[in-house]
Amino acid sequence: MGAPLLELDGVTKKFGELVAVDDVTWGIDRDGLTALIGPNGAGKTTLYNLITGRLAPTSGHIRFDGRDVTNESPADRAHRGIGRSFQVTNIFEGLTVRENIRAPVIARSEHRWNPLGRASAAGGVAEETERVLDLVGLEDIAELVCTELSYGDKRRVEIGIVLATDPHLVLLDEPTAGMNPTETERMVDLVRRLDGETDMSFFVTEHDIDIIFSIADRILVLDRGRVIADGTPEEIRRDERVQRAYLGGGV
Ligand SMILES: Nc1ncnc2c1ncn2[C@@H]1O[C@H](COP(=O)(O)OP(=O)(O)OP(=O)(O)O)[C@@H](O)[C@H]1O
Repeated sequence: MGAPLLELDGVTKKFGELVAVDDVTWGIDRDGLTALIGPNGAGKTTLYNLITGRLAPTSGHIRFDGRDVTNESPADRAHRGIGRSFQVTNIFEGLTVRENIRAPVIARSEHRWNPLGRASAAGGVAEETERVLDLVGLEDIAELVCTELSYGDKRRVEIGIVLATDPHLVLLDEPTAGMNPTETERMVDLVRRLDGETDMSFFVTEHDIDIIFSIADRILVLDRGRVIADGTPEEIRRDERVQRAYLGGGV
């Protein structure tokens, strides 16, 4: 077990007077699923944007895989292995599911930092595309044009697109948002399976606290920009401060 995969060191983000993320020092290990929870306005989205590079911190440092990436662009961080799912917006609606997955596989195989990455080692773009389709359970609908898909399937394609970039860390922002109960169950099963079957690390926000407790190995709790707790689901359930700030004592 080396250094953590992701390390935040005194990371602060201010918007004018408002301190959205307040001196966060914290890390994510290799492998496993960490959930990020906290009341509205706690700073979750801001923290995501600081990790992916969409926002620059006011102070502090972010290291990924041992390297300081604080001043790197989102694209450079993505190439290093920080992947983020957006809510469907990355999909090319007019293309098939397979074409949507193939595009990032091609982009990765051509990237200067990864000319002989896993795609080439595995025998090429076609094989890697099929591996990702299989991993996300999209083989049966691979030939469908994305406009024909249900919302739940589009979200799964979105996750496939992220995985096709070969990330080490996957940030999932509300993976079940807007889903019906059947779609939610399938998504939770998928996330759980990906966590179990791959060596990627997952960092997930989710409003449904029951889902969080059922999938997380570890939970980070933010309140007004500060880390108020960090532990296993059991530890978080028992934490009085978390109950006061967030869970309302009813969990
Ligand atoms: N670009 C911005 N400019 C000014 N203030 C901002 C900006 N982005 C976020 N904030 C403020 O920073 C604080 C944290 O917001 P953030 O969106 O990170 O919280 P959150 O935990 O993701 O909330 P939610 O659960 O409601 O999505 C809030 O008070 C918000 O109003």
